[in-house]
Amino acid sequence: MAQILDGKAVAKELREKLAIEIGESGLHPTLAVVYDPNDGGSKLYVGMKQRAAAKVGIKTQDIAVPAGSTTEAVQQIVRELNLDPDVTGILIQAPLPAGVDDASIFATVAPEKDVDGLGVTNQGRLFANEEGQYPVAATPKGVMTLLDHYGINPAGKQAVVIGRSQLFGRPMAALLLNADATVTIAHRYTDEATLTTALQQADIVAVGVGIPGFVTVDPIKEGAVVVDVGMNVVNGKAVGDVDPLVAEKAGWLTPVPGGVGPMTIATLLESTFEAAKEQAK
Ligand SMILES: Nc1nc(=O)c2c([nH]1)NC[C@@H]1CN(c3ccc(C(=O)N[C@@H](CCC(=O)O)C(=O)O)cc3)C=[N+]21
Repeated sequence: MAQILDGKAVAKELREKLAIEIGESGLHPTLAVVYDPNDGGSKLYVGMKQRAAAKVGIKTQDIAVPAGSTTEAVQQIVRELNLDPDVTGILIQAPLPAGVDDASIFATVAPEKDVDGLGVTNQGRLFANEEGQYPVAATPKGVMTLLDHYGINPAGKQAVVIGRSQLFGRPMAALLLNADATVTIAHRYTDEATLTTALQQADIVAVGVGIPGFVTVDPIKEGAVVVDVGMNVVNGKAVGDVDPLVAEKAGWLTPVPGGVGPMTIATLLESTFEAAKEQAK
């Protein structure tokens, strides 16, 4: 039976540490959250992020993007936030309304305020494994913090990442590669036989495709570390992308809820504080 990678508990620890550090810093980190108020998921997650921010001493600004906005109009909003001295961090909650190109908006955020690391400058730094302090997307960064907490070192391991989004798959693969894993990236055009073969070898599996039960128990290697980034709602309940039977074969597993989700939020707060500290230098 798999041991639980308890994201809820590790996230709580991280938030408590942050609350103390932010209080002692004398800084006033302020996060502007740009989102689509008509997207049910975004409304829920943005509310969770704002409540968590308030508890650790991070102020938030709520910037709802109206339906029918153009990419150019949202870029203009972001440029103003880039120049606003009161704003130390900018989060672009994906997806923005139809007709707005998310990637163009990510790319408009000033690199020093890009707390989710989704702009090309910070993604490039990550891909180049540049040294020093720069923000990295909260979900994959939180996964690395969680693995580290349980003493799981990716070096020399075989890792399979399923998904190739800017939010998860690409930065997850880069982080695992930077941690010296051998990384395979699978996605919607990967044929099933190739994926099965890769999973049979994988010591670490990280999946975020938005399909309940996508990863089944069969191809999973005995004792593997399985990270479930899926966030689906089935019959009003949060479920991941991993079939619950995987728990019988995996060595470690992140639950949904209570795994990667809380780590994402705590990591966003961590990155927001880091950005404020860098700007105060
Ligand atoms: N720029 C950007 N960065 C993101 O990090 C980002 C985003 N856009 N767009 C949407 C996704 C989704 N996301 C979640 C974060 C926390 C939970 C979370 O904490 N979930 C709870 C369960 C919540 C429930 O009960 O529904 C849990 O897993 O325990 C879920 C989903 C961040 N995202």
